[in-house]
Amino acid sequence: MTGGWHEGDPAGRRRWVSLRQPLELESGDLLPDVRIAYETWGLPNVSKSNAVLVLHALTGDSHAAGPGEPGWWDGLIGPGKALDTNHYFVVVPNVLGGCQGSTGPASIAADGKAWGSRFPALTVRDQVAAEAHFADALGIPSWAAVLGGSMGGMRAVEWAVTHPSRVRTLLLLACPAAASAEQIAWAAPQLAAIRADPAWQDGDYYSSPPGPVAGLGIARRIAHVTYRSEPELAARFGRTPQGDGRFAVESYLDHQAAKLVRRFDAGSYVVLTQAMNSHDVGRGRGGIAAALSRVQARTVVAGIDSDRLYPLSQQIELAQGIPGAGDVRVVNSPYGHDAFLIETGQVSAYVKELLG
Ligand SMILES: CC(=O)SCCNC(=O)CCNC(=O)[C@H](O)C(C)(C)COP(=O)(O)OP(=O)(O)OC[C@H]1O[C@@H](n2cnc3c(N)ncnc32)[C@H](O)[C@@H]1OP(=O)(O)O
Ligand SMILES: N[C@@H](CCO)C(=O)O
Repeated sequence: MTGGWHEGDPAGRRRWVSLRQPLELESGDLLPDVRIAYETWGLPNVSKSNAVLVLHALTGDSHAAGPGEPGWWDGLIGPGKALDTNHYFVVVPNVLGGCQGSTGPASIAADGKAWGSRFPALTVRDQVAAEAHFADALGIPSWAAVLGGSMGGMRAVEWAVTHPSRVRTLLLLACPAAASAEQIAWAAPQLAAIRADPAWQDGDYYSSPPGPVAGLGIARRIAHVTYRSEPELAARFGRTPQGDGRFAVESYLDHQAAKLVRRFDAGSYVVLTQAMNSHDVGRGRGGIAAALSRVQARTVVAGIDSDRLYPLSQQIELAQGIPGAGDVRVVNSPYGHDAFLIETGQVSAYVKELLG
C-alpha cells in the first residue's frame, strides 16, 4: 500500500499527507502528486483503534469543529459530545478534487500551472481510494467509525463496501446507494450555469481571477433550493418583498450564492458534482444489493423526513441492504437536506446509538 509523508501547517490546525505514488483512478489514469489536507481532534491510542473518520459534504472541508473558527459539525465533535474527543481520535480530510487544501483542479501541476481542464474526472471510488492511502499514511488499519452525510455519506458507504474489514461502525446520513436520475438532473443546470459563464474558459481560468463566479453563484442558488424544504421557504419568506425589487427569498439565495463564491472554486464544484453523479455502489459489483451485502460494519442509516434531494426511500434502500442495519432512522426537521448539518441534536443521538 502507498504510504505518505506529513507536512504540518505551523499557522493553523490543518495538516497534509502527500501520497508517495500516483493515485490509480477507476478510469485507469494516474493522478500524480496527490495530497490530502486534514484536521484532527482528540488523541490516538497506541494502536489507533479509537480513530474515527468524518467525511464532509459537497462544499464542506476539514474544519468540522473548533477551536478557532466555528466548524460545520461543532455540535457533534468535542469533549463530552457525541464524538467525544476525550475518547476518540477524530480525523476529517478534505475530499480529493476539493479546494480547501487537498489536490483539485486549482492545484498546481508539475509544469507550475493550475491543473484546470487537465484535471481528470473523478469518481467517489477514486476519492475513497485516496482516503484509504491517506489512512495508511496515518497508520490507521481500521476505523472505529466512518460517518458521513450527503456526499460524505456516499464516500462512507463506498468505504464500507470497498474495505469492509476497515470500517467497524458506519453512520450514513441523507445519502443514496446510487445517484438517481433526479439528482443528476438537478446537477445538470448547475454544471451548465458554470460552463456558460464566459469566465469559465473551459476550466482554464486560474490565471484570470476571480473566474466564473456568476456561473458558480447560479449553481449554488439552484442547489440551495434543493437543500431546503418548500414548507420552510414558505414559512420563512412567503411572498415577502425584500424592499429592493427582489422577493426576500431571492435575496436569501443571492446571499447564499455570494457566500459560496467567496470560499469555493468553480472547478472543484464541477469535479465534485460529476463525482457525485458517478456514485453507484453497485457498479461492477452485481448491483446495489450485492454490494451492500458486503458491509461488515455495525450500521445506522438515517434520513431526513423533509429531504427532497435525497429522499427517505434512498436511505430505506441502504438500511434494507446492509446486513443488520435495522430500520432507517428519521431526523424530523423542517429544514430539508441541510438538516444533517443543522439538526445536530438528533444526529448526535444516532451517533451515540452507533458508538454504544
Ligand atoms: C461554519 C463554516 O465554515 S461551514 C463551511 C462548510 N460549509 C458546509 O459544509 C455547509 C455549507 N453551509 C450550509 O449549507 C449552511 O450554511 C448551513 C446548513 C450550515 C447553515 O444553515 P442555516 O443556519 O439554516 O443558515 P440559513 O440557510 O438560514 O442562512 C442564514 C444566512 O442567510 C441570511 N439571510 C436570511 N434571510 C435573508 C434575506 N432575506 N436576504 C439575504 N440574506 C438573508 C442570513 O443573514 C444568514 O447570513 P449569514 O450566513 O451570512 O450569517
Ligand atoms: N449545504 C451542503 C449541502 C450538500 O450536502 C453543502 O454545501 O455541502
